[in-house]
Amino acid sequence: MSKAGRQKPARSKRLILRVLVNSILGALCLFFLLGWYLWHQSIVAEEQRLATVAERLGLEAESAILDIRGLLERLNRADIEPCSDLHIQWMQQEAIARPYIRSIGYWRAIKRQCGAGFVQGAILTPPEASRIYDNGVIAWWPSPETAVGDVELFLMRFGDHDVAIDPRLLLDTTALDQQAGLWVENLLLVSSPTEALLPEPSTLEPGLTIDSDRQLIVSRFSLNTVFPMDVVAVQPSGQLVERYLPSLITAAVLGILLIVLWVLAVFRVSQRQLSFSAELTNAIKNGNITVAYQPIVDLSTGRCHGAEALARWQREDGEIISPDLFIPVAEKSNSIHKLTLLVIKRVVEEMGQLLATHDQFSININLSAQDLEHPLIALELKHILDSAKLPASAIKFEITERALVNHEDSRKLISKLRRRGHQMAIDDFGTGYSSLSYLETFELDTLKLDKAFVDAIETHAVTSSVIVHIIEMAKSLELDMVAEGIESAHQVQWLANNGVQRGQGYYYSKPLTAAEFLKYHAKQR
Ligand SMILES: Nc1nc2c(ncn2[C@@H]2O[C@H](COP(=O)(O)O[C@H]3[C@@H](O)[C@H](n4cnc5c(=O)[nH]c(N)nc54)O[C@@H]3COP(=O)(O)O)[C@@H](O)[C@H]2O)c(=O)[nH]1
Repeated sequence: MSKAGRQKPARSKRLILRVLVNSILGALCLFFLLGWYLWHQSIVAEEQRLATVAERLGLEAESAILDIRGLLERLNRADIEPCSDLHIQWMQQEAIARPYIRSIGYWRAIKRQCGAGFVQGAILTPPEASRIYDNGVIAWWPSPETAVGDVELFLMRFGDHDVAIDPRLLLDTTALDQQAGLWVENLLLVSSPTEALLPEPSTLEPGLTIDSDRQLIVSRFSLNTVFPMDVVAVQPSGQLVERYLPSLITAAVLGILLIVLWVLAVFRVSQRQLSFSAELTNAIKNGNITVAYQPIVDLSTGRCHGAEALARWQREDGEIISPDLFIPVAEKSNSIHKLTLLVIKRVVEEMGQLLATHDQFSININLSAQDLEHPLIALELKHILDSAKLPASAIKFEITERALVNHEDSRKLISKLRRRGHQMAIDDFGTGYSSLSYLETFELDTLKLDKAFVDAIETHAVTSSVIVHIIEMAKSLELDMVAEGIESAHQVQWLANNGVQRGQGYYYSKPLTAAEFLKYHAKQR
């Protein structure tokens, strides 16, 4: 094995290794980024959850207080004999209907006269009120003096009636895994659980606070309708880890699995691509590329004046690969120049006699952008034609708009080939970015109208009007025109009527093998 032959597998291995390392690094970055994003989203979700808890508890407590004040207003307005059976019965019903009301009482001046509920009669007469509000509400904070049994009640009087509230039932913390507390005027009314050590609302901003010292997330929700109330809900940060760790671990396992699959897929694809490219290079080296010929016909007479040579690659397993697939691979692997020379050699071998005996007949060969930059292509081409004793006019070259981007090299080679007698055609015109005025700066002979424009003839597509302009401009630049991809008599008619001289397409013939093409040409006589 040659030294170059030994180096190739090592180079392929290095390439695969590089692709693998890059894809692993890429996947890991993605993995950590995704992990960070999921973690961040979990924290946001948890904070949101806590804020919602504080808000819900606050609104529920407030709605109970508003309900109580409404009830007191109704009782005050009622035209009913105070402490009568009817009055007591009504208070009794209203008290039982609300779980947080222990008792409803009737006052005259500073003395509770009668009452109903779980605490009846005048038993509940606390001393001095804790607070008297401008809205007429008088409040007694829970204290041993408001206690009934072992429950210190919160009393609220409005007008002639009062209500004794069990503060524990103002905060519905069932099914909550957070700690929470309800404050009235910065006085803790109730907390859940009872022994919870909650931060004072006055030490907190409304909304969320992260207490990193104590590893807590704290949410404060404040209201001030009947009197100032605050709900504080607290959650240890550790709970967050507990709650999300299982799903984060599942995500991590899935992520690692996906990374492994991704790396395997990259490995397989790069291996296949490398072997595809190596196989193509081998096929070119061993001459396993054939050429198909698509007739180029005079549109007014229907006579064949030439053909476009189109490369074909049949793999060892018999699969035929489209040039659309292997030309870009040949360009990438720097073997396009060898492919082009192989096509030129095949054309000379297969069509040499026809070309030598028909001076009006020529074959078009495609040049890629890299060919135009290759220093030896012109020399090697001359050598092949000279050996076959063929004139340069026998071979025309087709170059795409994209190949003209590196204009200095292209211009030089185009000029050199034309001086020798080769004609130059611009292929796929209209699919790239160049304007006809840009083309004017190159020495060209023929413009090939792309199939897309031919397809659009007399349709309402925008391209159908573009073809008219392209034809007009080609005429003004005195370029011959060859239309590509003609598939109907109607297109032939339209193109001929608009001054296009030649064309190719399935209407006339699909690309043919050399033998088929020679037969096709012979029939023309
Ligand atoms: N640099 C090189 N490029 C080459 C070479 N050989 C081919 N090519 C380029 O590959 C592209 C695809 O070519 P191909 O699959 O051979 O297709 C050609 C025709 O078969 C097809 N065609 C022609 N007439 C019709 C038609 O009526 N209908 C239809 N659906 N398809 C049709 O068009 C292709 C020819 O296109 P063009 O070259 O633009 O005239 C193609 O871009 C080739 O240029 C090579 O050796 N070197």
